[in-house]
Amino acid sequence: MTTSPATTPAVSTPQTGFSVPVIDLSPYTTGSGGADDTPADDTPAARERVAREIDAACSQVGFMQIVGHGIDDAVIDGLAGAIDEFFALPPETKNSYRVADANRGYSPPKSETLSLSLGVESASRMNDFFEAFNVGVEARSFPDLALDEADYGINVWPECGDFRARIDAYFDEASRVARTLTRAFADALGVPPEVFTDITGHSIDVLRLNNYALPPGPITLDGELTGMGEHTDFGLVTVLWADRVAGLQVLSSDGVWHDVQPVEGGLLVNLGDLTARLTGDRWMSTLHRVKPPVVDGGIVRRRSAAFFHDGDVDAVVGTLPGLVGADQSAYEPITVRDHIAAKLAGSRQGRANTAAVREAARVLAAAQQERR
Ligand SMILES: O=C(O)CCC(=O)C(=O)O
Ligand SMILES: [Fe+2]
Repeated sequence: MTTSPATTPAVSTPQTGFSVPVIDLSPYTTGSGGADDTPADDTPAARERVAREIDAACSQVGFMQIVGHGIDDAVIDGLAGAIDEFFALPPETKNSYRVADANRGYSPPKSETLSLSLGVESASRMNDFFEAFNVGVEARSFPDLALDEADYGINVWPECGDFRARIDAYFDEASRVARTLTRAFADALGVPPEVFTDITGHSIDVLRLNNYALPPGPITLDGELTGMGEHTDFGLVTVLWADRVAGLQVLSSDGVWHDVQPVEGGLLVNLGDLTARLTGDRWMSTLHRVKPPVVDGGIVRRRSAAFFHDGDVDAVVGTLPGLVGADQSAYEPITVRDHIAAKLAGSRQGRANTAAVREAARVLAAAQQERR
């Protein structure tokens, strides 16, 4: 999930004052109450205000903190409990839920086969030590459409407590929030809602449960540890629930990594590459990574759940005509299928001036910044 190297590192100028804006979505989540449980103000003026806040956050940061999303605490507690129960299973049980060639089931940490018994482990060998479990939308849910299961994947469900019921409940809510966000995105961009609804009727949405934990006992690391390497998300929008524990870092446009934690009761939301593509880079698909601070040779365990709203596999996504910049910087139209395949292959397609080149330059600039 890393980008290809760039030839010319961007010159970065550190700035203070980076922040991920907190946006109260309740004017769009009618009936679910405001951030503080007051009745939602869903007047056109309130929605307009939210749309403007979203436009600013998406143009300048690519990340937002969303409150007023309307997800019950019980659903979020269910998600957190399901994550705990699954990842506490013995490795052999978790490994029995691996699925070959599909973005489904258990994905073990890279360190899985490495022995830590010597007490000293190369940090580079410990990088990307997250373990994950993926569930998602299945082609069979759309019997009227001739969809290929291979483009979607078939879920596996561990037999642990009411894991499936709890994950399904959260999945439905995250899906609702993602679709509410794209409704607000349309307003923020001044385009009809169909721009998003037409490409998300059978969206290949995936929920990835992430667990960042090191084996118990003292471990001496000989370098820096990365839980999940820097990457941009592939799709339209990602709704991220995470523990309020340090680890997530977001790259600002001046090339500096910033620690970001969700606000109390909030969800983090970030844009993926397809939205950068749709908007001709008016909005940003921002680089992020997970780098937990190491204290006394250990880290604080951290959980997250990323809901990726990626669009219909056969949807064609190019830059919206009204959003082509003055430099005519439209991205080539591409199907969601081909875009995801290219991302998975570690490369990008499109014009020479692709986001990948710019993002890679920003990663290099940030690395230089860190060395200073
Ligand atoms: O764990 C996190 O906070 C980030 C996860 C993430 O970026 C991802 O799953 O794509
Ligand atoms: Fe991500």
